[in-house]
Amino acid sequence: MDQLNMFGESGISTGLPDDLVAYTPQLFTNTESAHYLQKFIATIPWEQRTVVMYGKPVITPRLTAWFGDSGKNYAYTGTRFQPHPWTPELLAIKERIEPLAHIRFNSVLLNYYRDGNDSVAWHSDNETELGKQPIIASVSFGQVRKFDIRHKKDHDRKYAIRLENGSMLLMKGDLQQHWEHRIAKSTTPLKPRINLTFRIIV
Ligand SMILES: O=C(O)CCC(=O)C(=O)O
Ligand SMILES: [Fe+2]
Repeated sequence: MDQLNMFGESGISTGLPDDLVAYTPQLFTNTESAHYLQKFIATIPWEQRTVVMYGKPVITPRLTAWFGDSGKNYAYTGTRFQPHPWTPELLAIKERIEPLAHIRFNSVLLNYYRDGNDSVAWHSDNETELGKQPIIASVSFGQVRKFDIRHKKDHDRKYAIRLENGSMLLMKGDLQQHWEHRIAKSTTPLKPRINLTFRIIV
C-alpha cells in the first residue's frame, strides 16, 4: 500500500498518528503569505551553510537563516549558529502561532527552497538544546512541498503531508525521537518556498 498516494482532503496521508503532528491550513491569508514570501526572500540575510553529515562536509541544498533571542545559539549537525535579532515580521508570525502551540518560542530557523533542486535530507531535530519531545511549529509560505515522515527503525512506516501556502504544522510527541523527516528534491519545476521552524532552545 503506497501511503504517499493516499492524501485525504487535508493533504495528510491516512493513518499518520495525530499525537505526532497537528496541521493547520490557511493560518495566514493568501495576501499575508505573498507579502511574507516576497519580504523574506528580499530582506533575510540568507546563507548557504556547510554542515558535517556522517563525518563529511556537505553544502546544504537550500538557504538558511537563524533568528532568536540573543544569547541562544543553536547547534545543527555539528555547526553552531548565532541568531540574528527578531524582526517585526518574525515577531508578528510568532505571536500568531503561539496561541495554537500553547508555548512561547525563543528562536526560529528559516529555510529558503529556491526551486525543486533545493531540499532537506532525512533528519530529526533531536539536538539536546531542543529538549525531550520538543514542540516545533513549522510555517510555510509559497510553493507547496511534500513533507515526508518515516519511522527510524521501519522505513515502510511512512507518511506525507502537503505543506501548503500559509499553513502551520506542529511537530510534537515522539516525532523527533522515533521518526525522521525530509523535503525531497523534485524533478518538476517548482517555485520558491520559505519555511520557518519556531523552536525553544533551552
Ligand atoms: O522545510 C520544511 O518544511 C522542514 C524544515 C526542517 O525540517 C528543519 O528546518 O528542520
Ligand atoms: Fe527538521
